[in-house]
Amino acid sequence: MNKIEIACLPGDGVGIEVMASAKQVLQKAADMHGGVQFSMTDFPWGSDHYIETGAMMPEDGIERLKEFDAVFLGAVGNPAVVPDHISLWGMLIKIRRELELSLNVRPARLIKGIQSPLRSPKDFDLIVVRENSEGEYSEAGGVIHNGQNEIAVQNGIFTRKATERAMRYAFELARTRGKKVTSATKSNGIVHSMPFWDRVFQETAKDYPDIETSSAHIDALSAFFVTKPESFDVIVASNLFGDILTDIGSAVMGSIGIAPSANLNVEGTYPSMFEPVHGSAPDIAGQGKANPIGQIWTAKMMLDHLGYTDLGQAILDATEEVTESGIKTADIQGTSSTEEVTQAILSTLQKKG
Ligand SMILES: NC(=O)c1ccc[n+]([C@@H]2O[C@H](COP(=O)([O-])OP(=O)(O)OC[C@H]3O[C@@H](n4cnc5c(N)ncnc54)[C@H](O)[C@@H]3O)[C@@H](O)[C@H]2O)c1
Ligand SMILES: O=C(O)C[C@@H](O)C(=O)O
Ligand SMILES: [K+]
Ligand SMILES: [Mn+2]
Repeated sequence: MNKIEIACLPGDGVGIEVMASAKQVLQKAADMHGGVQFSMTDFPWGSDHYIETGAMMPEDGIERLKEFDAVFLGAVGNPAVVPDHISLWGMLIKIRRELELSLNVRPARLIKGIQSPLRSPKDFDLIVVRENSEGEYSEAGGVIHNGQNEIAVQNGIFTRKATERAMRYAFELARTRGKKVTSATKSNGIVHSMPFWDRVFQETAKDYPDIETSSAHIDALSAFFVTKPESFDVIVASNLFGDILTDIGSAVMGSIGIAPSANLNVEGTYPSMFEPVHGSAPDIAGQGKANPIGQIWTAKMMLDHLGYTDLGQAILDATEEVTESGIKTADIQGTSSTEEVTQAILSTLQKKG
């Protein structure tokens, strides 16, 4: 029996609800397999922990996470009680930085039974590789002076190492898929970092003559995600551009509640972290309405990473069977609860197993 140690961080809001669903699905997948055991340890870190202790996670939190094979996270944030920059930098971004999760890989594709808001969507299947360690998300800067003299400085940080790392990953990924990489740029307006980004892209592309390349400014690219998502294969983007593009990608699929993501430690030095694209959704938290598919699809990405691709595929197939049958939450035009969707996925898996 192979034992996989998973650290579960439900976090806040709907994160807690969808985590409970995905854990049941993982358990069912292990039962079906017979040769693997997922040992899931819960850490109740997040905004409540902040209220109680003044920190989103304990001081030794990162060290404890390093002991696991993977980290599985729901969502972080409760803006009614903790400012968003405190909660995100105190947990989600802290984990991304300290576990060196330098890439954030976020697929978007048409799912059976889920209606895209596009009138006649073609069969799109794309993956955004989001640089996850620097860029526009930087602590370099500060706020000085007061009142009318107040000044905020926010520096973007773009290193050759991290830029090239994201691009190489995108090229290697494209080799296994549609052999196209699009670079998200804004070199017409952002005058230092983005021409640098373009230069590194052109230089890196030389090592991948078999891959078709293009660059598009982020404004136009955002529009193309809506008007022709089927034209994309792999997109490589800076931290902020990738963040925005992946919400658009999930919207084009039908809901932000279904999109998954993998925060990867490419060197393998620390565990990778898996979390849905969506946040804690305070507007629907506690009502049993949250779509669990983003978290469940994220579990599939985690299983793929751990080498259990057959189990991952079984989970996604069962999920699509359920959406096709019409058992869906309200965000994707259904009337079912989180629990009903979860139970339907579990019984579909059971039938398959
Ligand atoms: N990775 C993360 O942990 C993460 C990601 C995004 C936002 N956040 C945080 O979450 C909080 C809320 O942020 P926001 O409102 O900008 O984004 P959000 O993703 O939480 O919500 C945006 C919209 O999508 C809906 N939605 C999200 N997840 C859903 C699901 N599973 N099922 C159905 N509908 C869903 C919400 O109801 C809301 O209308 C903030 O504190 C923010 O900082 C965290
Ligand atoms: O990275 C962020 O800004 C947090 C959240 O919006 C995300 O996409 O994970
Ligand atoms: K999340
Ligand atoms: Mn986001």
